[in-house]
Amino acid sequence: MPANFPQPAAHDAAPYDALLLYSFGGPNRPEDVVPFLRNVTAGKGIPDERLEEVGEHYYGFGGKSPINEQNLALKAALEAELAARGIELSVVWGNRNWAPYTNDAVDELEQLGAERAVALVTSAYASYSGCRQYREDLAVTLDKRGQLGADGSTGVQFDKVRPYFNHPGFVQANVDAVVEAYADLGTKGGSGTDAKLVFVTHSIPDTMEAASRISHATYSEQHLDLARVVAAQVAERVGHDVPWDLAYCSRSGPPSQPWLEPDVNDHLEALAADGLRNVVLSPIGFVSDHMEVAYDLDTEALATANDLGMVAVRAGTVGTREPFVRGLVDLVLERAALARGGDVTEATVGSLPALRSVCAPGCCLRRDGEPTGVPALCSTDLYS
Ligand SMILES: CC1=C(CCC(=O)O)c2cc3nc(cc4[nH]c(cc5[nH]c(cc1n2)c(C)c5CCC(=O)O)c(CCC(=O)O)c4C)C(CCC(=O)O)=C3C
Ligand SMILES: [Fe+2]
Repeated sequence: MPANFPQPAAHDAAPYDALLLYSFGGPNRPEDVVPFLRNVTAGKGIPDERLEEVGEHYYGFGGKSPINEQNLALKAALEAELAARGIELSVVWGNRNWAPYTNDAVDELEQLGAERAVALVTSAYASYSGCRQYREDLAVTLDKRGQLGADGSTGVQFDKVRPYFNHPGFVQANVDAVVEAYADLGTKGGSGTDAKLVFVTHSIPDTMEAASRISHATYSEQHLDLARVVAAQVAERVGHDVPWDLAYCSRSGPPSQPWLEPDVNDHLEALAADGLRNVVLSPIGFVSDHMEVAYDLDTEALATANDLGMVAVRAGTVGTREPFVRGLVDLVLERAALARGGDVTEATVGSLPALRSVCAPGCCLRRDGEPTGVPALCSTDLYS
């Protein structure tokens, strides 16, 4: 290679010409609630009572989830960070369960003339719900458009950023949020030195947890590793020990089906029974204050804590915090460097390695050993 061969600049996003911000979606008005819930639960055996109950959570907030506005804010923050770093990359937003749908996003990518896009999902952890389900929806959408070739080639080509729960940017933003929550606890008459830090994430069925073991640490192990690091960094910043636990929220499915426990409300009761009076809740399982956080934590869990006579504060989610957004752009550049075949250092914090951006065969199935019947992009097992 001649010495003057043009090297891609460190800030170069080549080979990508677009970034797909890929999320869950949520209703914008009361009429959207039932169709949205039908989209989410199609064929998943969620009992009707649970659906009615979840519908009420949305109606209680005027039929509108905060998630779409939060994704628009993240899109704007990503655009600003890309522009500030001189990176030319169009950002397109799409959702699995509500407009703009995956198909709308692919339309937009085509209108932009994009040939190769990097996908960033709004879930930091690897499991069926947080990784493979997004990759399947993308494949199914392209298939319906007649754009999924027998060899896995697609019209617009997609790569995915690795699960980023252990990326320094995500960790830093969570640490900052928890430190702020400890300060809040003080202003509410609570005592940080006597408090328990309770990390919270979305529960999943035990079967999905078991299936998440293929090729990497399980969903709960990923959370435990991050929790350990966040608590240690918070302890350094607040200057005292920070004891912590991991609890779960938002379980659904039939009661006979085991999901990850303890539920955050049950856990608060257990802590209160042990005489604990101060709690900081940190929703590390979620990237923004969407309905799971607004209802399951701010409405339900904080009421439980209040009833138990506890002083409880909910830490913020990473949202559009600067270290998080900067970290996401770093991850996009990291993925671009990988795609170019360069030597790449994948930054991580904690004891787990960086998870793969091209998923392994059988990675993150809904249930162990189950044939998917559905192809998934960004993996080496397109048709397994
Ligand atoms: C791991 C995980 C995440 C985090 C990763 C990610 O972000 O993707 C997540 C996020 C979200 N979950 C959300 C909403 C819902 N999730 C449901 C159902 C389910 N979630 C599951 C798991 C997860 N879910 C599972 C295993 C089910 C059972 C059905 C199935 O196996 O798929 C249901 C159906 C009713 C109910 O059962 O609650 C709803 C309405 C919203 C939107 C909130 C808003 O509108 O602001 C968001 C961001
Ligand atoms: Fe969910």
